[in-house]
Amino acid sequence: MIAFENVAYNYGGGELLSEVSLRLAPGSFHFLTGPSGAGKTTFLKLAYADLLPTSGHVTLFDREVRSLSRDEIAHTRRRIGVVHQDVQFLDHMPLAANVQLPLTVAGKGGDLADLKDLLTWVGLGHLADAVPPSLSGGERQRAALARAIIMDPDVIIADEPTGNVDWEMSLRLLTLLVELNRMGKTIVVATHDLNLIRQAKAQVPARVLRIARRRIQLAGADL
Ligand SMILES: Nc1ncnc2c1ncn2[C@@H]1O[C@H](COP(=O)(O)OP(=O)(O)OP(=O)(O)O)[C@@H](O)[C@H]1O
Repeated sequence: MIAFENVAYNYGGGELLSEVSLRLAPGSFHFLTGPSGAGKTTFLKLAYADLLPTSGHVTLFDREVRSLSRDEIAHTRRRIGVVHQDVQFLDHMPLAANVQLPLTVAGKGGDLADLKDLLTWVGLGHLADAVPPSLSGGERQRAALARAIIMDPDVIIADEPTGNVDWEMSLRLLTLLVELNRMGKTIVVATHDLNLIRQAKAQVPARVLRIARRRIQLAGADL
């Protein structure tokens, strides 16, 4: 589904990631961990074609990213829902409209009942009319997840989704991600939180990718 073959990346300074080769199979659940600044966000951006590798090959849904036209990249991105580290909303628009935005941008109306169901599923059914500045950190993260999945993507990529929320809310977000994985979605979550990873591993066969010294490797079962 997502494959890296000997991928390297640098922003113009030294090489940040080197010799990254891995495959994320359909339906898999991966965590990505590593020290701050190690390149987790950069890896995720490569995985959703926001960045192109400096060398090597990234393949998304059996297509080499570099061979895709701009339209094809846009089409491919719709198959990947992203929860960004710094969640941004349009503050003047109600939550429901914000969550629906990817559909609106894609020129699709969307079913109001589906939107309501989605908001209820993430526990925000009662806040459909609220504006983003009035939401708590955990509510914003769940809204971001709802927006990431509204296009029914095959892959969900979340960058530190539990970074600013308490443990109870982290578990709630994890439960949603686990449920999505059980529905067949491929999940990739960058996190510093080893407790969250341990908790997930008790529920799904999640695997852990660890960035160290510019390389990304599958960690053993020692968490
Ligand atoms: N657009 C950019 N231009 C230049 N350098 C960048 C850019 N984006 C990130 N970097 C640098 O690349 C390195 C890796 O950044 P990245 O955000 O991928 O790390 P991270 O592991 O996600 O960090 P954190 O856990 O703190 O979010 C950092 O040193 C960062 O300053």
